Amino acid sequence: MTTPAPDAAVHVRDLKKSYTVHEKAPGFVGSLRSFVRRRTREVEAVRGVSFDLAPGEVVGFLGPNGAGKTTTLKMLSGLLHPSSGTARVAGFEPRRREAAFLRQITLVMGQKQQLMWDLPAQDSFLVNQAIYEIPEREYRATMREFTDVLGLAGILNKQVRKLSLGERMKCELAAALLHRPRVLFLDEPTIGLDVNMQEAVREFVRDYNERYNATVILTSHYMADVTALARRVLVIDAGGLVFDGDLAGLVERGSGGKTIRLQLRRPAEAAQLARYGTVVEAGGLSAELTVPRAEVSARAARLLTELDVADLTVEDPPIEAVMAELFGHRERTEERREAVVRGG
Ligand SMILES: Nc1ncnc2c1ncn2[C@@H]1O[C@H](COP(=O)(O)OP(=O)(O)OP(=O)(O)O)[C@@H](O)[C@H]1O
Repeated sequence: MTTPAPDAAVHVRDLKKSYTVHEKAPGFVGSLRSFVRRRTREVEAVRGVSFDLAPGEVVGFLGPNGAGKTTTLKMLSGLLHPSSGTARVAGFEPRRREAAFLRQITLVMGQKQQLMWDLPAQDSFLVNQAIYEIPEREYRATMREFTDVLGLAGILNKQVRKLSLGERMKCELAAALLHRPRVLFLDEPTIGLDVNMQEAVREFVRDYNERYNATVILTSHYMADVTALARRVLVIDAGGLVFDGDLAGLVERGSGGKTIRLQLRRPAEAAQLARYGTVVEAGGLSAELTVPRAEVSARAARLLTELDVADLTVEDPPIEAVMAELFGHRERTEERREAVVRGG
């Protein structure tokens, strides 16, 4: 059961992590009480997650806030020790943090920075070159490649504190990938970036994945990142994996129907369109309806024969809508997680 698939880049079985949290009532009296009698409770952040990733696979890791994504990625990169379960990454046990393992992986956290703030990014790159013992030729070749793909020319010699958020993120990525890791853990790499910069980061990750056949686990609240890069998604909720499959399968999971968009030659009233589905938009020559998934073909056929239709398209709901539906209960996540831990 815990034997990794022979070619797995990442092998995870029944991985768990609990945090012990100190509880304190608010205010001065609460502080005094906790000083005398310290109360703790367990929060089960990850509770029995299992999956395998093949070399070169790019996977989106999705879930609401507090679901356990960062905790999982920290365990896989060896920053946190699991409470129980098995993890193997590139053939290594992450918790040992062996030098050979660290050369194979990288963890990029969009909300944290590793570059030295008061120095140019170039200086941090040189530090990483020394840490990872990157030969000069390889270092120069990688720098040329990253400068080209990320458009780093002109920003490498500026103090990091003077870079824009997007420029800094590009440098963070370059620093984190300079040693050409084979497994990438990317935690919100595009957070706060504008649309163009998000696209640049996606392009870079795609290019790196293709060039080095790197395995990538990506968390992002921007669904565009996930749809652009990953075919497979893992969805975690309250510390447990609730979906592992392709994006299309996740969309199918939603009970929401499909969207039919119409271009009409003659305007139709909302009341008339309501016979075919739930009207989202009507009036004039364009209209949008939501129809139950199983009914799409029949309703589309009726629309085409009964109305004067110039064009008709059928679309899946946006992935954001599916996620919102899946996690409509997300405010109860914490309650449930604690109920699980307390055996309630
Ligand atoms: N150091 C810690 N001590 C105690 N509890 C923690 C700690 N780190 C995380 N947690 C708790 O563990 C749970 C999972 O947190 P985690 O950061 O892994 O979630 P996440 O899915 O990455 O969330 P987000 O999308 O908000 O970043 C949350 O309930 C969080 O409050």
